[in-house]
Amino acid sequence: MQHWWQTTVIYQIYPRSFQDSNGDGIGDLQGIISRLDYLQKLGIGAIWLSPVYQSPNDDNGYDISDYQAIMTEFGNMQDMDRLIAEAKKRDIRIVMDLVVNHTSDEHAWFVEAKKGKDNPKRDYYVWADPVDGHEPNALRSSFSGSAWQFDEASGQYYLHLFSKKQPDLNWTNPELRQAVYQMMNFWIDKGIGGFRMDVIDLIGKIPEQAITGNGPQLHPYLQEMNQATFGDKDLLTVGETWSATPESAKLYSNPDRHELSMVFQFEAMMLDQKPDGEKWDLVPLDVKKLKEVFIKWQTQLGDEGWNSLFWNNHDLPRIVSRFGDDGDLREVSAKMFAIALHFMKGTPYVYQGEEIGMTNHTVTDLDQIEDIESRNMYQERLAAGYAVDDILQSINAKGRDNARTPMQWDESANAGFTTGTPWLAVNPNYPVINVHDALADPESIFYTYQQLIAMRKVNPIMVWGEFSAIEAVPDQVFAYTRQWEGKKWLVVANFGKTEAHIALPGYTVSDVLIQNYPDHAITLADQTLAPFEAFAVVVA
Ligand SMILES: OC[C@H]1O[C@H](OC[C@H]2O[C@H](OC[C@H]3O[C@H](O)[C@H](O)[C@@H](O)[C@@H]3O)[C@H](O)[C@@H](O)[C@@H]2O)[C@H](O)[C@@H](O)[C@@H]1O
Repeated sequence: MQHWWQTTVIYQIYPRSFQDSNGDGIGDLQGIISRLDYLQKLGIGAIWLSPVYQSPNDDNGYDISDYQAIMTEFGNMQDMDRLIAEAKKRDIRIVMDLVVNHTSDEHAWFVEAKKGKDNPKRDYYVWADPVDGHEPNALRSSFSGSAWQFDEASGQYYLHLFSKKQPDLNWTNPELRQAVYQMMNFWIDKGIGGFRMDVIDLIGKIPEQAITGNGPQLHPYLQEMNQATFGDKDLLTVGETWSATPESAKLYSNPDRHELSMVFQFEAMMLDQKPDGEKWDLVPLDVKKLKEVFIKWQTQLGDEGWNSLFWNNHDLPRIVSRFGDDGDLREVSAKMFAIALHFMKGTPYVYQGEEIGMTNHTVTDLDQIEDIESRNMYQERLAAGYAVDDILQSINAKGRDNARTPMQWDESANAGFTTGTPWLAVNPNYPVINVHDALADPESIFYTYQQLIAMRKVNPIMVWGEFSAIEAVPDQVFAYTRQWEGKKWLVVANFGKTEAHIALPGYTVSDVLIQNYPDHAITLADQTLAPFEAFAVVVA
C-alpha cells in the first residue's frame, strides 16, 4: 500500500521562532497561518509542528502541562483549528509533536502524583526509594546531572531523563497509557495529519536496571498505541529514536508490524562527536563514514521499513555551518546538501530556514544562551574545570539555539519576525539571508528546494527507485543511482570544500535534472567537480 507521506516533503516549524503576529517577540499560530501561502509555494505536503501545547517552557514546549490546551503565547484552540483548516485548504497536513515520555512537573497528573504515595496518579510517574541515602542509580539526564530528583515530602526520587521539570511517565501503568491514547484521539478527531513522537524509544525503559532506550515493552506499547489510535487511518507517524539501528528501524516501521510509518535515526548526526564522548566533544566529520551510514540505511531497510531523510531540526546545528560552508560557498553547499538528500529513498524533512540556507549564530557569553541543555552543560563543565572558551566552542558548534534563531523573512527590523523584542536574538546576517531576497532570485537556494519537492511529486523513481551506491569515486564524493521501470538517475555530490575528480565512463548523460553550478558541463567520463558541486542526471 502506498501512502501520502511517501510522496511528499515535510516542513518542520519551531513555532516560537517562525512568525510573531502580535509583537510580543514570540512566534504564534496566527503568524504561521499568515505564512501558509509561502509554504504552499515551496510545495510541502505537511508541517511537523513542534509543541504548541500549554507549557511553562522549561524546555520550550517539550515540557507539557496540558496536552489539550494551546500555549497562551501561541494563541488558543480556535487558532489551532483555523491553522488545521487553512493548511488543509492548501493541501498541507498538520503533524503534531507528541511528547509522552514525560510531562511538565506542572501537569495536573504530576501535581497530583506529588501529593503522596497513595495518590491515584502517583504511579503515572517513575518513583524510587533512595539507596544508601543517595540516588537509586547512576542514570544521567540528557540535560546534565543525575536523572533522579529527590522529593522531600515523600522521601522518594522521581525520574527525569531530561530536565527536573520534565518527570518521566510510567508506561508500565495501563491507565496512563489509556489516558495518552485518549489524548491522541482528541487530536486525531481534529483532522491532524499525524504525530512526530518525541524520544519514543525511551517509553519502554526499566530505570531500576538502567535500561532507557529499547526496553522490552517498547514495541508492544507501540502496537497497542497503533491499535487504540491511528491504526485504521492514513496518518504519518514518525518516532524520534536516537538508539535506532537498521534492524530496530524495521521493528518500528515494517507495515506488517502495525507500529509507526518511520523513525528519525541519528547515526549520521553523531559522526562529529567523539565515539566515547558527549555531543559536545567534537571531532571533524569523516565524509567516508557519512557515506557508509547513508548507504547502510538506504540498502538495509528494503521493503521492511521506510527512511526519513533530514539534515536539520530544532535540536541540531544548521547544516551549512556544520558540514558545509557558511561563508562564500554557502549557496552552493546548501544546494549540494539538498540535492544529495532529496534523491535518496525515504521522506525528506526540511527545517524552517533550511530552504534559504540559514546559518548558525555565534555566541560569546552565557547570557546570550537560552537553551536549557546548553546552559546546564555550561555550568556542569565549568564546575568540572573546563575552560570557558572550550565550552563556548562546543555550544557554538552543537548548541540548539543555533537552529532556533528567528526565521529571517526580510531585511526589515528583526528580519520581519516580530515588531517587538525577539525572545532569542535574530542572526545578524538577516539583511543578506532572508526569504524576501530568496524569492526574488531565481537562482536562490529556495528554488532548488522548490524544484526538488516538485520533482518528487511527479517522478515515482524518486520515491520508489532502487538505490545503488557508486563506489568508484573519491572519499569526499557521494554518488548513487536510482532505478525504476527501465529509467536510471545518477546523483553526484562533492562534500568537499576542494575540487574532486571523477571518472564514470560507464554512464552516458541523456538529461540534466538539477545542478548547483548551472554553467558546468556534465561529462561523467572525466570530470573535475568544483567545491560542493552536486547534480542529478538521467543516464543510459
Ligand atoms: O523532550 C525532551 C527533548 O526530546 C527531544 O530530543 C531529545 C534529545 O536528543 C539529543 O540527546 C540525546 C542524546 O542521544 C545520544 O545519547 C547521543 O549520543 C547524544 O549525542 C545525544 O545528545 C539531543 O542532544 C538533545 O538536544 C535532545 O534533547 C526533543 O527533540 C528535544 O527538543 C527535547 O528537548
